[in-house]
Amino acid sequence: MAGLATLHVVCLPKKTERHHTYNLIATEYSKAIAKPKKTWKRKVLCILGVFFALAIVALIITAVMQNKPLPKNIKYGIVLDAGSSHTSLYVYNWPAEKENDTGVVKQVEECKVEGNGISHYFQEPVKAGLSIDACVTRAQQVIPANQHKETPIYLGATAGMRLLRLNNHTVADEVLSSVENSLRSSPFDFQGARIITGQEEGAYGWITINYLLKNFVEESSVLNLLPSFRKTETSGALDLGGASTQITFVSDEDIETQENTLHFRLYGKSYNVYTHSYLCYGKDQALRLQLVKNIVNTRNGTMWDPCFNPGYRRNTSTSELYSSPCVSQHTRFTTTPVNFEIKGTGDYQLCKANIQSIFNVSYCPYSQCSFNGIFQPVLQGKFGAFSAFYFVMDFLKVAHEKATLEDVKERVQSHCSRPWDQVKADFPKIKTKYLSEYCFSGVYILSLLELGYGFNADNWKEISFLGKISGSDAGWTLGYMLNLTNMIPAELPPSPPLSHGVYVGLMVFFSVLLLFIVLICWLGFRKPRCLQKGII
Ligand SMILES: Nc1ncnc2c1ncn2[C@@H]1O[C@H](COP(=O)(O)OP(=O)(O)O)[C@@H](O)[C@H]1O
Ligand SMILES: [Ca+2]
Repeated sequence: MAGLATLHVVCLPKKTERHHTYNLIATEYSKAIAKPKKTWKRKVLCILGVFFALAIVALIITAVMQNKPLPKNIKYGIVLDAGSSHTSLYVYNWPAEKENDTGVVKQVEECKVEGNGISHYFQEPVKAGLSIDACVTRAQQVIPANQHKETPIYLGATAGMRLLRLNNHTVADEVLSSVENSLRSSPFDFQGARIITGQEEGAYGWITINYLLKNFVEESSVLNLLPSFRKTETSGALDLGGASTQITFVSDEDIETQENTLHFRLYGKSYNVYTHSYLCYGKDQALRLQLVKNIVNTRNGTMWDPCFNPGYRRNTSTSELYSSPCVSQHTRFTTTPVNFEIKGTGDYQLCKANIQSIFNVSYCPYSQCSFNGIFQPVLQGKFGAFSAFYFVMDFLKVAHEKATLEDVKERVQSHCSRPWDQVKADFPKIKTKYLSEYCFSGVYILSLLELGYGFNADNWKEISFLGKISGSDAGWTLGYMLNLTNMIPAELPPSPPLSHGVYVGLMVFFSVLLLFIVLICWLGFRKPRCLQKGII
């Protein structure tokens, strides 16, 4: 009791009637009386602390409320790839505020136009425009209606139209006008329909794959500090179409021909790029060249062809074969149109010999060439092979990394020797046109890469066969749109401000830290207002 009473007295150092504690009380009382400022200071400190804590809480609330992420503003863009064999419409989208970042544009739709490529409508150009209408309507369903007006739509035509223009400039213009009219009457922002050059086709394909592979900007990660993890290298691009094929890669060597040279400055880095587009060396035109070479093997209306599976038959004619500017320069076997039947023999070696005869590797006016007297520097770095390179290798099940050049050759050879009936029975869903040509295409791809470009058993492993990269098709269309919408800056944009999540996280972390420090300080400064029991 005495203890309690004493404690009470000490806590409230007023008068006391208890004489036996007087001395002690007097001491404490005098202490309190002697330093009244300290109590006052402590109170002020307490009040300041509370205000400080309240201010921090207010700061956090303000930060969270004020720094809400912007409502996601999605932009759209459309590109039509008017290839020699077919037209595809691609819809891309990206967050508006991030359009200069790398790898943010994504393909959200591919619509394959029914029927052939637009160059096939040379006899009825109006139908070329009509053919693409269904896919334009599909794009209207994919893109929100309120964005139609501001969505750019582009059409780029490739080698099929280049060949048609060579054959008949006027008709090529009529076909282009027809697709242009169709696109102009759509609700989208029409930005042009044109035949792109082979150089552009190569360049945009290279931009697409390196953009999708995020090769242009080094990712800031701890791993980048280790040399083996640095992602500074770009990948070369190999595109195989029906009427042309492109090879594009960064070269440290002197590029001896101006028409094969491209200089890019992208995201603050300069690139010296070699590119070449071989018109007539797409796989459909190359097949014609092979057939023309093989025409000598025609007897009694039958052409025995080693590049088709045994048992395969197809009717064709010399007029059909010679209708392309790719073959008209070759000496015609006969001037009168002759119908004949192609019959497959599935002979890999003979097929290879026929195909190799369409590559002229004996003439080169430069220090080094690929084929047909075209300059090509030494192959450098990794390569991404897409379009028909991928379709064919994927069908033959050798598109994966582990397949060696030898594996691919064996696979192609064994496929070529298979009877057509068996092949058809095994793949009933694949279009007959594609299925019947996988033997030829396999041998052609091997010849183009090995004899044409100079790949060998060693650097074969540098080639990756690419269909899609992160959901977007490998091809020239994405690079084309990125370029025309100025989405690839020449210089690296200033490092982006912190994202909302990171910003809020940091705010909360530092506020809690501050509160903690204040609390520690306060506890440190604070003197116990009461004496401990033990003192008495
Ligand atoms: N699934 C497939 N299997 C095999 N070949 C295909 C497949 N899909 C498309 N192709 C071929 O890919 C090529 C695409 O060429 P395309 O882009 O139309 O021509 P280009 O680029 O020369 O203008 C054509 O030869 C076409 O036959
Ligand atoms: Ca193409």
